Amino acid sequence: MTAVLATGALAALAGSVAPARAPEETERAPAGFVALREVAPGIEQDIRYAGDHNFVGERIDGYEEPECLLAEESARALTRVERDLARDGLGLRVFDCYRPQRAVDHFLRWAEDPGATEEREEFYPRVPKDRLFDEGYLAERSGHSRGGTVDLTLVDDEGRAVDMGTGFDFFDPASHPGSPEPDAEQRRARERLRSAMAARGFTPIDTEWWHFTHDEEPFPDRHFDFPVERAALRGE
Ligand SMILES: C[C@@H](N)C(=O)N[C@H](C)C(=O)O
Ligand SMILES: [Zn+2]
Repeated sequence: MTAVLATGALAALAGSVAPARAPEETERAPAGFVALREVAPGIEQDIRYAGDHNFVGERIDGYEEPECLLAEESARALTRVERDLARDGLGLRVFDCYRPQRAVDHFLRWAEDPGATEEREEFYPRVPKDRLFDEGYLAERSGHSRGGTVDLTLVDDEGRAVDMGTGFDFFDPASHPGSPEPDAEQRRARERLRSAMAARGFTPIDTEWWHFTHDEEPFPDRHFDFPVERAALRGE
């Protein structure tokens, strides 16, 4: 567990900045958070941690509803990405948006349990689960808890996921955006997603092709813990 807990520096490299303040233990979102569905109803949502199709294999703490909640500025920036891609007949599907600290804590508890490996084959066949934090696939203080980070992929004009070479949350070197393992078409698809996101101010990380943080996120020094549910969006 020491290995899991002593990950501040690597987590920072992975895109999660050490918090200036402790996570805020409120049940309500601050003013300025929105449901993406209200801002961009055309963006598909498959919120994996609200169900059991994820690397833990069960619903994650804090995901009371399968909703993408984001800081409003970040949600609006995502609508610009959506608009740009639509010109090429492409769309977006989000897998995770705002993530409460209690969900991150659930990931930490799972990582500490060597017996819980039911989802290994689908999600982390080559990387031991006690290395997932150290290697930058998970973070103790995640950018997702600030409301300006999103996990997503491209869909085609019939709503089919574009082949990126690996699936969402496949924790493996093959999911590094620059990995040579995917074929040329898959690498082009990753680059299409990366360039579309970068054009509207979203920065990727080195370990996961699906993970991007909004450069202009409005809460860069805060980490929240309110649950993922529409009722939380009633302001501070
Ligand atoms: C767990 C995965 N979807 C992810 O978002 N990983 C990064 C490193 C994070 O937890 O912030
Ligand atoms: Zn992510």
